[in-house]
This record gives sequence, structure tokens and C-alpha cells, in this order.
Amino acid sequence: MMQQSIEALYEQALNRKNKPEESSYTNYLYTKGLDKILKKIGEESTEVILGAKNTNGELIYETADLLFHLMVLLVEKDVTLDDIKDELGSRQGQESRLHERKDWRV
Ligand SMILES: N=c1c2ncn([C@@H]3O[C@H](COP(=O)(O)OP(=O)(O)OP(=O)(O)O)[C@@H](O)[C@H]3O)c2ncn1[C@@H]1O[C@H](COP(=O)(O)O)[C@@H](O)[C@H]1O
Repeated sequence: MMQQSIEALYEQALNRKNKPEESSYTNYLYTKGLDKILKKIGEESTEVILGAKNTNGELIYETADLLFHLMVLLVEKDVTLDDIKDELGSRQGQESRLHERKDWRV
């Protein structure tokens, strides 16, 4: 089965930004602007929640949709995947501190 990495998905979204194509859905989102992209993120997030309550097939499908729209958002805001990886990296080794806190568990 063919697979696509998050990096490739991001690169594709960046490519569309730099070289727009008329029939591209990605370019349709950039043209509509940030509020449209944010609305899609909201919709797709809700669909992930609903999918998780149904079947793993739906959860996988909706997660792929959400990841695509998240990549479009990051490109629109000039945030790179390295920015995200740096943030995630800075959290490594913090588990013990998180677990010491009792108030995050409700
Ligand atoms: N991974 C995706 C991807 N995931 C979801 N979508 C689109 O996201 C849209 C979500 O569906 P919705 O029903 O929520 O939205 P809609 O009704 O079509 O449109 P609006 O609600 O936004 O007005 C669909 O049109 C999907 O085609 C994607 N569109 C593109 N890609 C990738 O981006 C590449 C470039 O695509 P284009 O930019 O269209 O050339 C493709 O080859 C894919 O690899």
C-alpha cells in the first residue's frame, strides 16, 4: 500500500502556496484565507471526534483530513514542521514533572 509522510504532505501544501494551480483545493483554501482554513480545522476536528466514536476506519479517514488541513494552516502561518518538532523535542524528559502534577487529571 502506498503511504505518505507528514513531511511530504507539508511539502505539497508549501509547493501549492509557492506555485498555485487553478484546480487545486489547497489553493482554494489559501485564496479563501485564514478564517476559512480555521473553519475547516474546526469541522475536521469535530469529525475526528465523531469518527472515534464510530469506527477506526472513520477515525483514520477523518484524521487524514485533519492532518492535511493542519499542514495548510502551518504553511499559511509560516510555521515549519521543524518548529513543531522543536516544541515536541523540548517536552522530552518532562514526563516526571507532568506526572507530579495531580491537577491535570479530573
Ligand atoms: N491530502 C489531501 C486532502 N485531504 C483532504 N482533502 C480535501 O479536503 C476537502 C474536505 O472535504 P469537505 O467535504 O470537508 O470540503 P468541501 O465540501 O470539498 O469544500 P469546503 O467545505 O472547503 O468548501 C475535500 O475536497 C478533499 O479533497 C485533500 N486535498 C488534497 N490533499 C493532498 O494535497 C494534494 C494536492 O491537492 P490539490 O491542492 O487539490 O491539487 C493531493 O494530491 C493530496 O495528496
